[in-house]
Amino acid sequence: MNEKIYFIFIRYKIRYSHNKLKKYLSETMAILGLVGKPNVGKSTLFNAMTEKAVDIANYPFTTINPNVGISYITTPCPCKELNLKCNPQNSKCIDGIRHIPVEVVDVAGLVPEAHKGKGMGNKFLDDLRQADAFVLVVDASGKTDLEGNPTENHDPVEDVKFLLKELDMWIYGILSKNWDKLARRGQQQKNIVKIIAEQLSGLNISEEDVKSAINTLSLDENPQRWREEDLQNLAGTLRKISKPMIIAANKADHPDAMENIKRLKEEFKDYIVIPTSAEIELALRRAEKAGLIKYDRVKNDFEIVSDSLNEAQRNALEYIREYLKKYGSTGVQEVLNRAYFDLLDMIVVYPVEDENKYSDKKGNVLPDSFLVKKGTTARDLAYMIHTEIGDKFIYAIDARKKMRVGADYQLKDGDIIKIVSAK
Ligand SMILES: Nc1nc2c(ncn2[C@@H]2O[C@H](COP(=O)(O)OP(=O)(O)OP(=O)(O)O)[C@@H](O)[C@H]2O)c(=O)[nH]1
Repeated sequence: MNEKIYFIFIRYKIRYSHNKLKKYLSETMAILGLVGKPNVGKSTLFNAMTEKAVDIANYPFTTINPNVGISYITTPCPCKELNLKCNPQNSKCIDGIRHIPVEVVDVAGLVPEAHKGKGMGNKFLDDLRQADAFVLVVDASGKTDLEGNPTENHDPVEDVKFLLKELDMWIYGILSKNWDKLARRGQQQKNIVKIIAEQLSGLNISEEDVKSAINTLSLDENPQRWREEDLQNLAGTLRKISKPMIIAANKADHPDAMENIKRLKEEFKDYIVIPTSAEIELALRRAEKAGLIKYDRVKNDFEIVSDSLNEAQRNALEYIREYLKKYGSTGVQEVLNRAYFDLLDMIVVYPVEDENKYSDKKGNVLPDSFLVKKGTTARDLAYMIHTEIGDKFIYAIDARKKMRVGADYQLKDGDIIKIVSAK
């Protein structure tokens, strides 16, 4: 192939697979947002998750523009249990572990009073509005104050409290804008739920969320009688319902972190708190990329595979090994997995066209893995594959059991499904 044609071909292939991935991402994707005050390690965590280079430096607001990146959640691939050699198209399988792409957004640091426009305030809030779940990144070493400047003995519990308050104030700000008018209209139309959902539509907050929040708070039937305090409570409840959160207690490798992590877990019992060392995860991934180690993500250990390590590198790797022994893992993959599987209640299913070979038409075994909400039905899956397949759905086949299932069958994690539709 001459050089020019070869490059066009490569560009086409990249664009083709990029478009395919984009279609899948836009259809099924829930977006994870990394939030936190400056200097807690969001960019490092983002890099560790996405292996993409963005500025990493020790001063506030390194991250000027939000970064959107692709990361991967992991789950055992059915190829192992079925003793098959899979050929994934929309994901990767490494040593029997399926890596499924997800979208992660890293945003500029959040400082107190951001909702009033301080720091990168409004831009931050705007950037984050599309996130379906949040990772609250805090500095568990206690070495950064609320503004992100170096300090000693700062309590990260305060950071979580301020982050939650900022998010609540952000929703409250939008909710209370023109409230008198909204309340009057809601009362006239006898449908305040719809009016509020419309007001908050840019935040990905649905009518169902609003209804559930109003019920939880048992608010007066007439919204014109709601007080400011009611609106504040409503904002907080809506945040809890619509924006699930996980806490990443980062810089867990620091000697002072252990105590702070314990306190975070005690204080925020309703939240998942995961100790993370973004820096160690990043170091491991980079060492692996450079061919120095093989990183075993199942055992959370690594093997040195290069003879050319100098003493400093060996010492650094020994330090990392000690850390992994103490904490079990760097926590980074756990944050991703738990955010999608536990917080967002998602499962992984594998659509196939041949239920006997577990393949698509071209013979690719277990070609696609779809990350979907628990409760997704066989017909919903058909629509995710193609509108026409959904419209002409007849039945589905559970490929493992070779058993027919109906349109309303609720998919289970790990299901391999063939959709049968009218020609
Ligand atoms: N010890 C330790 N240091 C870390 C870790 N993660 C990040 N850091 C360091 O913390 C500092 C700030 O990291 P960044 O990733 O730039 O922080 P950020 O939260 O993105 O900061 P802004 O862009 O200002 O919002 C850098 O010096 C990092 O090397 C970690 O897990 N452990």
